[in-house]
Amino acid sequence: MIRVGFMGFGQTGREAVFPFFGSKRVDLCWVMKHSDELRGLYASSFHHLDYDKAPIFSECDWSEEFLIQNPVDVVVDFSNSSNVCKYDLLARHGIRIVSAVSKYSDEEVALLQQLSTQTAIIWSPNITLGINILLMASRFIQAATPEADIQILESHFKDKKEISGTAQRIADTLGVDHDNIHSIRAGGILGEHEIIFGYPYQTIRLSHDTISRRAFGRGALSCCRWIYKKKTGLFNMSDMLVEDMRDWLNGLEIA
Ligand SMILES: NC(=O)C1=CN([C@@H]2O[C@H](COP(=O)(O)OP(=O)(O)OC[C@H]3O[C@@H](n4cnc5c(N)ncnc54)[C@H](OP(=O)(O)O)[C@@H]3O)[C@@H](O)[C@H]2O)C=CC1
Ligand SMILES: O=C(O)C1=N[C@H](C(=O)O)C[C@H](O)C1
Repeated sequence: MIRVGFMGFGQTGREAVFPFFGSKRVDLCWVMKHSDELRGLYASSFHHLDYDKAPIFSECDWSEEFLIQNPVDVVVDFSNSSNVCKYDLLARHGIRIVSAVSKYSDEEVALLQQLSTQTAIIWSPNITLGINILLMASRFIQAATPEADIQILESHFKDKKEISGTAQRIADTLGVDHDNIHSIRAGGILGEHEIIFGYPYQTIRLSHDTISRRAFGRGALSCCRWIYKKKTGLFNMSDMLVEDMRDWLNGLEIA
């Protein structure tokens, strides 16, 4: 079993833990949040499960001693970018890291790169399998039609302050100016992204909707299983998908 610790138990983390409870290969050992309001409760109780699993800790419990007493192989992070300050300790213990934090500063990315010489890290601003497949498809369309005008739409809940990290990743991947990102903030939209490829007489649209925050947990679970097998390096989900696809192609029987 792969032992997992989980950081961040807000509106996303609470739903994203759910797929971990059903896993046969991953054992969710603990959850950590910033405040101590839920300290002593179990993450399982938020999903009405009839067993106690994954005790909730608060940041005041965090120390090297904590890691020794509550050992894990992988830590998943759905908190915020400032939590990167804990990664040094994780790296020193060889604990793999799955970061779902949507946006890091250049300095924080440099720190991830530096720590990835000691442990393996996968970072994805959108950890759904769907958006990462969309990203691969968009590269294919762009390569086939480099003349396309590309615009990116992102819609999220009204309290989301920053521009979606996913939209920025899409823009960077396709070499598109960030001015071509258009943001909508309304009600409780979980996360919708659309890439529009415009041509003189036609349009191609690629879109992805998150219909449950559990989708983020499904993606994070896949990342845990994949990153556990790596020793060092900084990866993204395209690396994971390309490798999986290569294995799949190698397994095909060629007539
Ligand atoms: N990659 C992806 O696919 C996705 C990424 N995200 C990202 O995940 C992050 C969380 O989003 P969301 O759930 O909406 O935000 P919330 O504000 O609802 O939750 C943040 C959580 O992180 C906890 N937290 C904050 N600081 C620390 C810390 N230093 N150590 C441990 N826990 C900490 C908070 O604790 P407390 O509750 O005690 O305040 C809270 O539980 C954001 O960066 C968001 O952009 C979100 C969705 C998908
Ligand atoms: O804050 C969120 O919730 C989300 N953030 C993402 C981002 O900024 O790209 C990913 C997802 O769409 C949800």
